[in-house]
Amino acid sequence: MMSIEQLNNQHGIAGQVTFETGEGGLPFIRVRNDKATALISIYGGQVLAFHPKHTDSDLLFLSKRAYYQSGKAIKGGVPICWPWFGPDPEGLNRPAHGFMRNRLWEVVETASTTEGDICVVLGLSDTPETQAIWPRTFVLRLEITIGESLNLALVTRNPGSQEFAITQAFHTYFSVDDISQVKVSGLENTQYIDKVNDNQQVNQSGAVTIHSETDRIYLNIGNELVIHDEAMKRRIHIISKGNRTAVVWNPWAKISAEMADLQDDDYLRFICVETTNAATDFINIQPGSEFRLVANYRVEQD
Ligand SMILES: O=P(O)(O)OC[C@H]1O[C@@H](O)[C@H](O)[C@@H](O)[C@@H]1O
Repeated sequence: MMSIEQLNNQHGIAGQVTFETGEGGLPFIRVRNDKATALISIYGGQVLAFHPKHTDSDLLFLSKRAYYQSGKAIKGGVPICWPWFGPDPEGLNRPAHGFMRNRLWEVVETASTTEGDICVVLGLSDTPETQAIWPRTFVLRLEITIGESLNLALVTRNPGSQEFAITQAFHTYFSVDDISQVKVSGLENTQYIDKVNDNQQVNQSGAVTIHSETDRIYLNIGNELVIHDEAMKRRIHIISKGNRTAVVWNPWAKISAEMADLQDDDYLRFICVETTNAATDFINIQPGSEFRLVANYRVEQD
């Protein structure tokens, strides 16, 4: 691992991209440009904050009680679930949501684009340690573009000789002012697997609203979802590519109180609307090929 000084020398961009020691001593990347500010943790490959200048507040929820500790996931921002979403698919007691959320990534490159955006690329490939957890050869790349919108591309490449399958997610925690006033549109008339109701398959009628614990995998979805936040007077447009599923999750009061890295009433302040390849939407990656999962988040502020 390079020191903060080495990272700044190699990848810093004057006035726009700065490496710093963040919470818990973890290496963070601070991005500022004419359009937005952002904070990225190299640990977890996780965007923690994104604030477009034309809006009143941050796009992302980041828990005040989040752990910044080796081995633990940071609660909030955009956790990367990879190479599986949800519980261990092989029942081997490996952590939920894979092993990329609690691992130090590498900085591949930083650049300013011709449009004046900043692009930060983080990556990881297999090591003997990852091979022991998940015996596959891979190269993973996360391209984070900070402009008026936040654009994320998670690119999985298979440089090996055996096909492998993954599920994955941008497990994004969006900040909301009051969950009871939030609506998610774009999922009308789709079917979802209801994880809080015996995995029953249910038809979504109308926009999604949240009034109790909610944990759903929406199937065969379109490519644009909108989070309408009345209280914050903003709409978040999520445009995605590469996924046929999306997850909507809010833990509600009991689980929020039980989670040590959330405040009791934090469930009021976020909604996870996740761009996923989950359930039947798993992705086979052939030797020598790659797969891109893309999510773009744009905020419309009144
Ligand atoms: O690991 P975290 O960030 O606490 O998130 C856990 C939740 O993540 C969601 O993606 C799942 O759908 C839920 O089932 C799960 O409880």
